[in-house]
Amino acid sequence: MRARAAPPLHSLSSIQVDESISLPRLGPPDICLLTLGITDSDCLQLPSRRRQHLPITDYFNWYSSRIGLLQSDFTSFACFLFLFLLLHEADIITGDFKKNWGSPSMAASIQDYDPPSSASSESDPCDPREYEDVFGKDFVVSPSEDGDIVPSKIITPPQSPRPPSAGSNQKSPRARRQRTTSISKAAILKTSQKSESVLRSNHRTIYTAGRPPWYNCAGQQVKPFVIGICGGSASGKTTVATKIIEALDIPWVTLLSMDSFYKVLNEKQHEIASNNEYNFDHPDAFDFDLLIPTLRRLKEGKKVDVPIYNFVTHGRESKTKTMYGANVVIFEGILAFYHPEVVKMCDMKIFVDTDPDVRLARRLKRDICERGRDLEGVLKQYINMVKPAFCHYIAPAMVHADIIVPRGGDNTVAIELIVHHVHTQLTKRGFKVREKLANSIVGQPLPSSIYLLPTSPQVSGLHTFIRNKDTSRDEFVFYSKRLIRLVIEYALSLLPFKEVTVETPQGVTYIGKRCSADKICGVSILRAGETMEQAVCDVCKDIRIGKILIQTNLTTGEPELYYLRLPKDIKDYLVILMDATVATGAAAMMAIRVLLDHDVPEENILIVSLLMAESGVQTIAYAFPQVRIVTSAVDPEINDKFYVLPGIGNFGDRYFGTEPSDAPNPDGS
Ligand SMILES: Nc1ncnc2c1ncn2[C@@H]1O[C@H](COP(=O)(O)OP(=O)(O)O)[C@@H](O)[C@H]1O
Ligand SMILES: Nc1ccn([C@@H]2O[C@H](COP(=O)(O)O)[C@@H](O)[C@H]2O)c(=O)n1
Repeated sequence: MRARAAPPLHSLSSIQVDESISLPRLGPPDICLLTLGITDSDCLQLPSRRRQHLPITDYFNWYSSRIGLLQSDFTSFACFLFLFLLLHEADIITGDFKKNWGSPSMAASIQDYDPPSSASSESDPCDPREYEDVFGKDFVVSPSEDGDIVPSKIITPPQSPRPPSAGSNQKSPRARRQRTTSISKAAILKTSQKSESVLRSNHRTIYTAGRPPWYNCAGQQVKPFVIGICGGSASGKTTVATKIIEALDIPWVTLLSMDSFYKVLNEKQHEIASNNEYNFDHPDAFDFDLLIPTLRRLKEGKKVDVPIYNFVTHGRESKTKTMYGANVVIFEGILAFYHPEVVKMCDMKIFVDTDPDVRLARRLKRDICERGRDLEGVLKQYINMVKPAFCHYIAPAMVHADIIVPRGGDNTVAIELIVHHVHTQLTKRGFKVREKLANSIVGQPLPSSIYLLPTSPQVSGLHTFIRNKDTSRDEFVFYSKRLIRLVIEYALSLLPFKEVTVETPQGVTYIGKRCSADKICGVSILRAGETMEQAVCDVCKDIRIGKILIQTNLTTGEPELYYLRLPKDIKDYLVILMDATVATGAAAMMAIRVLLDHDVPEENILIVSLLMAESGVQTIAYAFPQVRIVTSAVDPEINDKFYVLPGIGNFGDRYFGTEPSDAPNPDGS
């Protein structure tokens, strides 16, 4: 798949490329850019560190071995995202997938890929970098070969055909099941168009829907709405859950399956299971000690690592699936209403009531086709264990249900009623953060958690350069870098230091200091925060860098979370969170909330900015009093576009040269 055509670039004539960034020409393409839109006046930019201008067409030719460019109009954000992802070697697909998928050549070329071993949300213990990536959690997905939902907005290599089942003796370890997933309506809609939902990547995925605020102006979490779905095996629990998600039409929903919590079997139990004699329908088969805290953490909006269960091997995969908080969490399983703790956590309880003959018929088909079982074994297990457990544990749990859904997924009336209720509940919980923050109280004394870079003629001089609207871009970049360096150095001076004694080359003892924080991580809020990464890397040896991409939704005005790349064990780090400017504090608050949801202690977070508005400072200090705030100046106001006043304008635009131009476009517009 080669770049099909150069985009109609109009005003876009060049792109700046950093020669020092190695973007190798690879063999077969592994990135497809399906739909990105750019307006005529937009300028395509690399996020940072670029020096050389290339004609834009050369740029795309340069990448033609890696990129399938299928549609030619771009939005600046999409381009930024795209280029950002290129730099981070992502395998992408984003945008309007449907429009382009019809292309026969595209479809043909995709068949060349190897099947993936995992989806992006699964952890890989062998990953030496020990990072986790999340692009818009509504599309954290699992591979489709297990009957799961695969959002077609994601490129992943197509599946190789499943080897034919050879009965219960020949088991394919790939036939695992990952119902546990986070997904959106769009994703599910595409699932129904099976032929369209086969774009996959080797190990990364990218999403187009961002997560809106999940906390209030005080930074406090809103608990997700938890729906519990119980019912007999093959009653249609997953189907109902899927239909609810589809009809809900909200960005972030997490689906957690009880299957993920089957206990790990010992050798003897494995043998029993392979003779279809192990009772997987008894409550003891489930690891409630893991299930309950996992659901509780999800309810608290926290990150969790969920086991991936393999029905063929009767065991857990070595990888886990990382899941995050969501507006709605759906928990489904045969014994979803067995444990009182779980029942208590469910805001709505649904029982799927399907005729036993229908369930048996479905189960026979599914277990033989998907779980490597044979007819005799399925019937044996059903009669001896599945049916008695249904009568003993599952059917009686119906008393907990708020709603009983006869016939499962076919019952559209019931699903509509459920969805209506959930919408009502979510409306009650919805948050409008940014506008409220912008109008938050100012004129108060600055909080004790703020650390202002001591002023000096040098600092004032740097401010004068970067605040001056007539400063050229070159100068702006140069002087901002100098100021960034000073602010970062100042932030480092706030870290804990301990006394150490060394010996000088002259053999004399010197009593000095050493930073006692052994794990320090810089996290930039993209894109402007990325401009501070170099400074932190220069002054803090071997520091690890994470990234959080937050963009403003132009319709709602709210910040939305698109992407995370954080060290897996970020909770053990002292985190220097970087953004060039802070106005209302909405993006900073979202980034801090992300870190807290990853269990980073509040007192281990420093937010560092060149310039902050007073309202942003107050917002952060009020919501997170233990977070240290480091900046070189606090300006008194913000305007109705949420720019700091007097301020420095749009830092990212000035730094990256993406300011809207007054000059007319070549087409005269
Ligand atoms: N309404 C339906 N009509 C036909 N097949 C269905 C229906 N609902 C579910 N199925 C099939 O039955 C099997 C079990 O459904 P699923 O939703 O996974 O049930 P559960 O989660 O309760 O085990 C699947 O193979 C699914 O495709
Ligand atoms: N190794 C296993 C584990 C579980 N089962 C059966 O799965 C059923 C639960 O899944 P549903 O999707 O049907 O809700 C349960 O009835 C177990 O018997 C299995 O066969 N093998």
